[in-house]
Amino acid sequence: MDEGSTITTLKILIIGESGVGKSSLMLRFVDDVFDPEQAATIGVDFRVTSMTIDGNRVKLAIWDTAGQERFRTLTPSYYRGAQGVICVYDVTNRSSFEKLAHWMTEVDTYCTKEDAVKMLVANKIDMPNREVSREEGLKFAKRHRTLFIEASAKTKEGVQCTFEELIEKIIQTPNLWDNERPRFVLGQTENNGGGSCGC
Ligand SMILES: Nc1nc2c(ncn2[C@@H]2O[C@H](COP(=O)(O)OP(=O)(O)OP(=O)(O)O)[C@@H](O)[C@H]2O)c(=O)[nH]1
Repeated sequence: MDEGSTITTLKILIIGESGVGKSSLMLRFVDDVFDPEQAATIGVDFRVTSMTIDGNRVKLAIWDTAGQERFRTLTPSYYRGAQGVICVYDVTNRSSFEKLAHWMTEVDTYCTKEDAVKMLVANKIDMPNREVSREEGLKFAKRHRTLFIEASAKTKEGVQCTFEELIEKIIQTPNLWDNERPRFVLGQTENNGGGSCGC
């Protein structure tokens, strides 16, 4: 099937405390792999992939940042130009949830695109020792006007949806991306009720 040419390249940033599963989510999404002994990220990791949303092909540059403070000296440059920010916490680690306000402040401070779309991801829902309920996550997301999803990089649950919902919202915000191509029509696929990812 001809999926047409790429309409834009989007910069997506993944942030959150160390060990919450940022790299694991990115690697599950890009390579469909999971490493139970995933090494901590040093500085920043970077992957390019592409996906088709509503019949439109977009290229994604995914920046996986290190959660450890000592690697975050280049923080402002990570945020520059990002159209989407995925903020991750670990549902089995309450302190990673309590640090979310700090991460939101960072987003507000350093994001250069005012309308950048934020997605809150509650990761590791496959684990039994949960310390943060879904309701708490939802409440935080509402208060900070972010999208919200519960996920597991291990079992794949919610991972595809995380990226699909985020990219769909970005595409629906034309201010955010290069719209030099006026012939591009939003939602050009038919019969899919406006392109919901079915999450
Ligand atoms: N059970 C379970 N373990 C996970 C999940 N996601 C990540 N992990 C594990 O949690 C640990 C940390 O994962 P990383 O992906 O390295 O976390 P990170 O947020 O990138 O960490 P930094 O690079 O230090 O910022 C690894 O041992 C992963 O295998 C998940 O959904 N379920």
